[in-house]
Amino acid sequence: MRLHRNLVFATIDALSEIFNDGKYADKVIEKTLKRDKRWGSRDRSFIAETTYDIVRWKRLYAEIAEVKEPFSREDLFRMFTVWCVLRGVKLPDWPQFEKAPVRRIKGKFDELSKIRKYRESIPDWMDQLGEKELGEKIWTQEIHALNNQAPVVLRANKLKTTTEELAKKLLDEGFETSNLRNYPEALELKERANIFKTKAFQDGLFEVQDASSQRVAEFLNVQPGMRVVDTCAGAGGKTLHLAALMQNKGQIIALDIYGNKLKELKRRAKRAGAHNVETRDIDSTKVIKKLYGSADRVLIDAPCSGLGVLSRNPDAKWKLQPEFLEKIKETQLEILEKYSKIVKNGGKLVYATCSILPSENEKQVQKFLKTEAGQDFILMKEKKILSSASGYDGFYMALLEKK
Ligand SMILES: C[S@@+](CC[C@H](N)C(=O)[O-])C[C@H]1O[C@@H](n2cnc3c(N)ncnc32)[C@H](O)[C@@H]1O
Repeated sequence: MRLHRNLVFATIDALSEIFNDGKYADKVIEKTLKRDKRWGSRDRSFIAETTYDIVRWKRLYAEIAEVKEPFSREDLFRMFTVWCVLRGVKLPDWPQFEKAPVRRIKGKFDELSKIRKYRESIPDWMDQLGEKELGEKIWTQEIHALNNQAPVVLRANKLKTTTEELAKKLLDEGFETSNLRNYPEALELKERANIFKTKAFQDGLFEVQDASSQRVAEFLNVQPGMRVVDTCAGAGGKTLHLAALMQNKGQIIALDIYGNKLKELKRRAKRAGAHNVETRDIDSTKVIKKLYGSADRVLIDAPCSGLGVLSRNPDAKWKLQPEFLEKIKETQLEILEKYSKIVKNGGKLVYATCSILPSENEKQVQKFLKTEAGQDFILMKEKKILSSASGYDGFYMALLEKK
């Protein structure tokens, strides 16, 4: 690989904004990629992937490069040098790479690789928490798996196509995919690519959705004609899946506290041809109370730490704070107590998170079952998906039935 000056400089600028200004990696990368129209797809993927890589390995690289936050440009170049050396990328003869200590970098890498928090590049508190919650063996495997780059998985939109037909259409557009055993609607891209430009995407034939995430709507066991409430719908990844499973028959009410996310949901629903979705902004408690006792199925895809999706969002390692985690756990329980009342007698509820921590998952469900609202429910089944076992995101889901 030959390094191009303007691409490396753009990467360094992006890293500075993410690390020093606390901006979100996805937003910074999106903005950076708009900087030069002449960049082709390879240039863009160099910037995006290198930036994400250095974000993922921030602690390890900073330790090897012997630099501390806030990072100067020179510090960021030293971290970039570590990236080059460990990836086997030839260093160019630019002044920034003069006297790069190649042997010392390799030596320090070997030394630090013996200690998990450096090897896996995570903050101390996260390493301690992971071990406390999951045990030494599982946490070690899990955090290792969560440092792999996430594969790109698509969900074929059964309202408009079949998995086979979609694979064929994508191949015609130059994108090779493979089927995933036991995930009937999923296709995995053989090579990472910007799939959003395809005609198949613009025609609403698929959504990008991780394989584990595709398990959630399935778990709710919806039928065409039902009334379903998706209480934390966000931009609608799971809402659209529910609409497809219901064959557009019945009613889905998608709720969220953020109206802008619901606007995006509406756009996506239109593209997907999902006509049975109505959105409602939770701008007062009345919105929820009005729905009490009315739904056959309720999905609570709760806000969480996101620790199960670190492979697609490595920035969360540094943005997540222990105080936030404590707060979000309170919110999860509150949401469970309030939104479970939307389920009608004999109806079902799924509580799901993209976290691997028992304290956000099974322990929350157990706590809920002991509350007044929870007395009406029985736990039917639960599924814990570890990234180390599945190769996809870490997820949790519990199916509860209202007596
Ligand atoms: C895990 S995300 C949802 C992802 C979405 N279901 C999907 O599949 O694309 C959690 C969502 O909960 C929303 N949220 C946070 N607090 C909430 C609350 N008190 N009530 C309802 N939604 C809430 C967030 O805005 C966020 O969109």
